Amino acid sequence: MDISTEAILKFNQVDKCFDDNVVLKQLSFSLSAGMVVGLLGQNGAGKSTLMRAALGIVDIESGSISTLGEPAASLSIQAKAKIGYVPQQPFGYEGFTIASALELHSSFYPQWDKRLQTEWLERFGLDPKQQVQKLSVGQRQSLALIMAMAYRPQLLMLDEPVASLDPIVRRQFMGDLFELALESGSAVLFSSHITSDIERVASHVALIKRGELVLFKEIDALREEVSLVHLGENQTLPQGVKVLNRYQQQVLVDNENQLEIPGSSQVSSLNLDQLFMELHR
Ligand SMILES: Nc1ncnc2c1ncn2[C@@H]1O[C@H](COP(=O)(O)OP(=O)(O)OP(=O)(O)O)[C@@H](O)[C@H]1O
Repeated sequence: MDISTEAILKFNQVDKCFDDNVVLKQLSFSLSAGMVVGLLGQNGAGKSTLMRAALGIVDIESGSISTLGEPAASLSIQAKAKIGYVPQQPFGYEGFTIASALELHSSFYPQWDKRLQTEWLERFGLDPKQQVQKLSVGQRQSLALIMAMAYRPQLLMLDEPVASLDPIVRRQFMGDLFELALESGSAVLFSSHITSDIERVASHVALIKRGELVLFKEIDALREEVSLVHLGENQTLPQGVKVLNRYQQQVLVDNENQLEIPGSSQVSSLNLDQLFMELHR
């Protein structure tokens, strides 16, 4: 299948339970080339499960997931070789030096970009001679990122990739992530609790609340379309304005169609941090 015209990753009405715990509910969204999607949700909202389901590591109850044009549950080796994934708690390679770990890892990927590897080792301040088991958590995370990215995967999924990185490295990395996606025609899905990072580098944000996708929107449209409305007495919102959350007279709305909100209501625009707080009031 020619995936250049297809979504690189597509969730369609996905339901997932662990025993009685419903973790993903009717979840639908898709990523195409050049998209960098920041996934935001509380602890336990379902972000890691969603990524693992896209890799076929966990199965789903109903709905479908198409990853690089194939059913996620039965991905071919060829498709897997085009996916980069950094889980929350990366990996082994104990007993290896960074150089030997990279040598082994890169041997699985014919399109491995050695120049990118060298550049990123330098950027992350990693010494190839260092033993992997002696690395700090942040350094391990950096190495995991190089391993997932240096073959320029078509789909890159990063589960809180920068949580342990210091602000300088984090900022550089996030910028590079965006560039890489654009340059290579890849799609990136990354989860993060750092809303300012999502605002800075993502093209879209996907907001998940208890397994449900409550919002999927271009970052640039957020400020204009999502706002907090303080409704006056007896005032109602026009039909077509989607209510995301309600707390007494305060209503968090997605006004995608830019409909007129009643005259005396106070409407405030929100940044992503404020939006997240209002969503969980
Ligand atoms: N293997 C599993 N068996 C049973 N329950 C699980 C399993 N994996 C995840 N869960 C449950 O699924 C829910 C979603 O977990 P998930 O790890 O996807 O959340 P998350 O959004 O990534 O959270 P965090 O931000 O804390 O990483 C949680 O209630 C969790 O306890």
